[in-house]
Amino acid sequence: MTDAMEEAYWSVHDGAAASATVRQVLARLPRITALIGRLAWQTDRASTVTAVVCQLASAAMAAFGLIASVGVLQHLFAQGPTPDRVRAAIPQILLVAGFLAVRALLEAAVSLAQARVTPKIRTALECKFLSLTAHVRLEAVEDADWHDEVHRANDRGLFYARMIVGQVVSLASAALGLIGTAGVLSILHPALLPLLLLSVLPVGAAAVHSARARFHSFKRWNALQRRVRVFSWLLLDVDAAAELRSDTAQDALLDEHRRLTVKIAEEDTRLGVNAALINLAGRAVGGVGTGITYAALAAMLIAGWLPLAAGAGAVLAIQSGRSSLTQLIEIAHLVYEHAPWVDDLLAVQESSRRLLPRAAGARAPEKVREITVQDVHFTYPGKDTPALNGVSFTLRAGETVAFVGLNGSGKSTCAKVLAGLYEPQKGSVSWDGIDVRQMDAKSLHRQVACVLQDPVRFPFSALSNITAGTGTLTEAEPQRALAAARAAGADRVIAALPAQWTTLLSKRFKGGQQLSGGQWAKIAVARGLYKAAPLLLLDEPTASMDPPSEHAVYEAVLRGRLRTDQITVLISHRLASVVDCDRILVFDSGRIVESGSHDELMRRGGDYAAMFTLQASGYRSSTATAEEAGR
Ligand SMILES: Nc1ncnc2c1ncn2[C@@H]1O[C@H](COP(=O)(O)OP(=O)(O)OP(=O)(O)O)[C@@H](O)[C@H]1O
Repeated sequence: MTDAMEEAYWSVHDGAAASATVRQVLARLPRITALIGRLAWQTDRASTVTAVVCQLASAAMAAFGLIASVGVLQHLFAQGPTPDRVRAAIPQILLVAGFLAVRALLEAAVSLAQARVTPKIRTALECKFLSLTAHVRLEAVEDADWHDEVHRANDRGLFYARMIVGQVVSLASAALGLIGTAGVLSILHPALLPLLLLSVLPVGAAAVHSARARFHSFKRWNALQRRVRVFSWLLLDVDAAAELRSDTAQDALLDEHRRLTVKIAEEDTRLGVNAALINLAGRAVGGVGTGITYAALAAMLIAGWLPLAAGAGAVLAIQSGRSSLTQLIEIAHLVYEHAPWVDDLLAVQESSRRLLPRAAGARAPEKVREITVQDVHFTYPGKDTPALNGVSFTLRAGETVAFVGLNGSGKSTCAKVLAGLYEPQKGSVSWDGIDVRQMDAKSLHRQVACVLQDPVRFPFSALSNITAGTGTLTEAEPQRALAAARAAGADRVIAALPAQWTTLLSKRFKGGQQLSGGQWAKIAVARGLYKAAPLLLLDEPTASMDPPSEHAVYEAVLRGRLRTDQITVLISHRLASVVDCDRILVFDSGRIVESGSHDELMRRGGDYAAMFTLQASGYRSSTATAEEAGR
């Protein structure tokens, strides 16, 4: 195992702030601030206005407080007995206290507004992101790059989007604090402004250095952290539990987990020591800067350019300016580091919009007489050989048609083209003469029920698992659900569950139940039947069922239809189950090489007959062997 193993897509933006110049960091800030401002405005205007107004007012209070402090100092440094000077300063002291109190209230108001707007921004971003990505076309979802981008945006983009809101608020607060300080100094004496620069620049340089070092380490630390999580997830995962125990692999995983956590701890320590050293260096350089500043200030006082109270006020202002600048640099780096992830999120949203299926056009008919597939070609992205290479056939209402053929011959792809999940690159699929490319994609999907090879196991109730195909988890037609479950053999599965239809089908939640593969298949077939769509596609629905259940499902699908005008397409490798289909299409290398009823194809003596005879001979020879053994 190598620690250099980094997930390519996962860490693309990590450490961006480690190599960024100050200029690059500064250049990014206005855009991201505007973006967060826009999002905040869209989600909660009142809170956004409150945050902005209170923040400006708070910065003004800080500046007024500084000026009032100079007033206090003027009284304290005046001629006369100390009690008189203190008494004279009391109104100014109260003023300072008043400004500080109002500032504290305003800061609390900013925090409250931020607390209201941040979750809203996150919720809005997350909902928008999921509603766009959940609808993009299937080809996009199957594209590996797209998959990486979406997961990165989901995990990191959304996470950093939430953090960046608070960071932008703190950034604004630090920037306003610095502006306020500069304003106060220029009121005291314009020559104090360069002094502020002299004092804060070394501190700023140290902060830039320290932030860079931290982000440099972050990339490595983060990669290790993610690997640690993979190990802890494997050690705790219920699906891996049986295999881990039978392989006695836990200790090996624990060793690797321990090794990585020790490395992370070392990295943490190294980072802490490094930060402390950089800080020390920064303070040393800053100390020199401060020394020069104070010397210059002293010279101004001696020369009589500045009254003593204003000089003392300048010291206070310079200190406040230094702390604002350090905060500004720290947060600017954080924002710079996190902004690319937020950009990523928004870019994925934008590209998702372009990948949505058609949302306009004719509605797919609720009853279809004929589906015509005409010379359809389809090649998967990145593949040289076509999965479908000129496929033509017609399906008529009430027919049951089987797709058979070797692995990879194009059966499932053809089913997905029929379902409107893929668009043919050449040729056409039309429903009663209307090309599906002219149809609203959603309306087409509503008229097709698919039971695919590996059906989804929804962690919902048994009933919701059956109604999910109609786009609802909360509404059901009980009689229809019962009929579908009966036809698929799922009724007995459900009857045996502790809370029958309302039993949660997931062991991950309290009270949840685990079904076997075959039982899940029955639920999936029931889901397909419940939809009662004019086109039903069954892609090896019974592969994991026991022989009686398989027989029962085929009986139901072929004879006990819930809709007599339904077109049923059945993909199966068990040829005994397709014997009764009205027509059998034999696929080979993306083409249909034979077509006809079972009897016609057997008489023809082609590929189908050869496959059927081979399977049948397997059963016969085992029967013969069993009989011989019995004799
Ligand atoms: N999502 C995909 N991306 C890229 N290529 C794919 C994808 N799905 C299938 N293919 C390829 O397309 C070809 C046809 O596959 P398809 O799944 O349609 O065959 P099939 O006849 O259903 O096979 P099986 O009997 O094994 O289910 C195969 O070469 C397969 O590797």
